[in-house]
Amino acid sequence: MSSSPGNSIPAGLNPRQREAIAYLDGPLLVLAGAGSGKTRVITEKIVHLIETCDIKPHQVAAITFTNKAAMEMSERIAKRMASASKGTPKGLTIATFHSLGLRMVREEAKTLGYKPGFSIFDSADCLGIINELSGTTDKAKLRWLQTTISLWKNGLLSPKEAADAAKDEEEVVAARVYCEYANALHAYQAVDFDDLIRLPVTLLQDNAEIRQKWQDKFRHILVDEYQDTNTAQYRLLQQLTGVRASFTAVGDDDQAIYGWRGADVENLRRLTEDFPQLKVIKLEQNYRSTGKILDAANTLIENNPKLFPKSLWSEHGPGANINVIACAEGEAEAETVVMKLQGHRFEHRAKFSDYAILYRSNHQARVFEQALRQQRIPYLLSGGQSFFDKAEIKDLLAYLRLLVNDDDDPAFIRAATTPRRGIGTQTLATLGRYAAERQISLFAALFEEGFAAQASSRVVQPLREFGEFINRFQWRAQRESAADVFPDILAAIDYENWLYDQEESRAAETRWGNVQEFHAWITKKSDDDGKTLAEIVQTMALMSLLERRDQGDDYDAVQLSTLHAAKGLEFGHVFLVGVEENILPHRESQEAEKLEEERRLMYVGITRAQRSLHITWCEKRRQGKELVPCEPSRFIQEMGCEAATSASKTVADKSTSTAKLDFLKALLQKNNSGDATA
Ligand SMILES: Nc1ncnc2c1ncn2[C@@H]1O[C@H](COP(=O)(O)OP(=O)(O)OP(=O)(O)O)[C@@H](O)[C@H]1O
Ligand SMILES: [Mg+2]
Repeated sequence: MSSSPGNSIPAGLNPRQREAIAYLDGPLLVLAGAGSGKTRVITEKIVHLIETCDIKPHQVAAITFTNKAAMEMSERIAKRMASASKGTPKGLTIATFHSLGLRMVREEAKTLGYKPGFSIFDSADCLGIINELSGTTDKAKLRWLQTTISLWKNGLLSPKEAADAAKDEEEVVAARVYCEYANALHAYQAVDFDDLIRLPVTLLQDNAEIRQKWQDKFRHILVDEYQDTNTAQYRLLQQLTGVRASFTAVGDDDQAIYGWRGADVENLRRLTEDFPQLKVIKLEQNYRSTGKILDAANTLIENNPKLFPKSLWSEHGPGANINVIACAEGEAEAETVVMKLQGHRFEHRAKFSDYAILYRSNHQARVFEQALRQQRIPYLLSGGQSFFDKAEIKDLLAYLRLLVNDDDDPAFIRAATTPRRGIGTQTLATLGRYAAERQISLFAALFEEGFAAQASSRVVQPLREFGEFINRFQWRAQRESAADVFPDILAAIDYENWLYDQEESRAAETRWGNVQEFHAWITKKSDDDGKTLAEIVQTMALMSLLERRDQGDDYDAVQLSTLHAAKGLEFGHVFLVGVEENILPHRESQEAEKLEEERRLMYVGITRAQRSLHITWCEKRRQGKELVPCEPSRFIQEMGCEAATSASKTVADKSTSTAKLDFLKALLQKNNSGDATA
């Protein structure tokens, strides 16, 4: 295909970006630093392919890192299309590796030996199984087993290969658990998140006909954040593009931050080896940040060994100084940040949504939430607990899972015991033993005469009642829409009253509110989008993987986020908090390679900022009852800044900061009517 520049490429893009968009002669890698317009290239290229190159939307697939990024991309494309009123082109695939994998597993379920209603187990379900198989209750050991198995799966090692490669006794045991775990999943007619990539890869590898089918499907595949793909994802891309190798991958080796989950920057280098015809385009202009922010980011990342040298420049002028603030301790830090944020917002007449507070780990959010709430500042939390991970949602999801797949034992256990219906641990253990002997699911076991003969009627009776309850709703679910069946399940199990019995009324109210929101979501999926219950349940399982609740982007609120979840995003003003040794870099990441990943994480944080950057650290932090002294992160110095240490000048004294805050609050309230979120 010719690479003549089409008229759908906007004039504002630079020559390198235009070249990347127009290039269709083979595999392409756009390798460039933060904010250089890589994601923009992907969006524009999709528009270009469809509008100028006469490629049909269903022949194009874009792969993003999160569902949120996929939704954003989809919106941007809709706006950019000449026929903007029609929305995102029908048939266009914008997915994460996992959602694309799910689609493939669904379409090929039969060949893979799964029924259409197969379950997707979340991390907690899987941990439960590993617990059972390994007999370990030690939490750290369990987590290690789960991570090890996951890394093997992402590295495409079969249980046998894992056993052969095991380096010590511990790994031999882990490989045995891996083998039994894989068998258990299949018996439950379930897959885990890693299977969503691994199964399609092995299927395409082993089955030429199916491979051909999928290779014919997509004429061009685009991958954002390529640096964070793991081996299985890379293989999937390779399998899908085949010999035609028509793909565009964009990435930045300096932003590889998922090594701990099996991502491998080496995949960037491997690309140049596996595809000798690979064209590489580098982008060097940064459109996001002002000069001082960019310089600090560049200076910092100089401390890492280079895979591919890059240099970034910006036309935005130097901009504001980076502000490093030392705080007395954690609460003072939160108050200082909130106070600075209020003042800054007032001075610059900015919106709350122009601000982000970014931190290394989820638990750091709590004090900031508290300080923001105290000042009545609206905020959105991302990278925290997913909506779909909430107990009430998981309770109800268990019922739905059981309706579509009654081999799903974890769902059976949850639904059978929530709300309580006279099925206790003893009863489940009796049923479990019988099911294990007969090698059948718990659900199938409870109906067997053999089981009734073995167990007392006190055990059998409530189980049978529950089984019949599920049967009744299964029958309905096959005939009616999920939106109609769901409220009847709620009523039948009297879930609302049960919630109010469990919790004090405010908490119960919140949880019941979530249930109603869940109901609305199911209604939309089933009635508007025409999805079957099985499809809804599978989508839901995937939502809890990386995704947070989709919180209406036009809401004017400060964004609280982990650094990992902020990848790819940009904010006018950024507060990077807790920038201390043992936090960033993380306590457990002191060895060279991990330290480099921490440095990249810091680089990701700095480069989220467009116009201003505040960095805070604490001289002391509370650990239990004690205040323990802390050191500023080495990264502050590495980025060419000074970690102001003179306590008297820069430490935000709690009493004065609170006083200032109250003063500012009064001022803001006075101005609020006229200010109206500026
Ligand atoms: N040629 C251009 N002219 C003006 N603005 C641009 C241009 N290209 C990209 N931008 C803008 O610059 C910002 C950064 O672009 P984008 O998010 O695509 O960068 P990126 O390389 O994907 O960054 P990251 O590495 O953080 O993911 C966006 O606001 C984008 O709209
Ligand atoms: Mg990007």
